[in-house]
Amino acid sequence: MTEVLVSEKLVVRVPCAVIECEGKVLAGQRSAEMSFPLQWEFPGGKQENGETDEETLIREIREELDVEIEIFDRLPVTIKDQGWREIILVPFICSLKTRQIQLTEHEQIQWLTPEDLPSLDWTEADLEIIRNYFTYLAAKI
Ligand SMILES: Nc1nc2c([nH]c(=O)n2[C@H]2C[C@H](O)[C@@H](COP(=O)(O)OP(=O)(O)OP(=O)(O)O)O2)c(=O)[nH]1
Repeated sequence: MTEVLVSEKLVVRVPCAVIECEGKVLAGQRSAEMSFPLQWEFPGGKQENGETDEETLIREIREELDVEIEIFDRLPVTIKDQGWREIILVPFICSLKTRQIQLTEHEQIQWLTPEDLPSLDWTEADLEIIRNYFTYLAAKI
């Protein structure tokens, strides 16, 4: 795990996936036992030593959803300052290379149209990711 102490603060890098499929986007609900319990997130996880962002994401998505993804774009980095720790979220736009999702960590997943994304209770940092995703979609039109 790449955790660096900067001025007494832990910095954690977390690549995460905005997975698109047939006009919808995958949202994952964190389990009740995790930090940010039952809040919604883009699947992903903490980077390990020596990994690129992309390698982390592909590994985490295999571990959490048991599927293969293709990464084709990225969104701006979003920083969540928790006081004692800084989480650097690195969001990528992805598609699915395999379809059979099997959950190993999340409570549940939902496929939502982009306009329905804000209806869920996202972690705070993810609200910024969603805003940046809307900007990304608007630029594509
Ligand atoms: N994967 C992912 N993590 C997110 C998002 N938004 C957000 O605040 N996080 C936070 C939750 C976790 O604290 C951290 C990701 O670490 P993780 O996926 O290994 O989760 P964890 O429960 O094991 O981590 P921890 O908080 O217990 O240290 O980033 C998101 O959209 N995706």
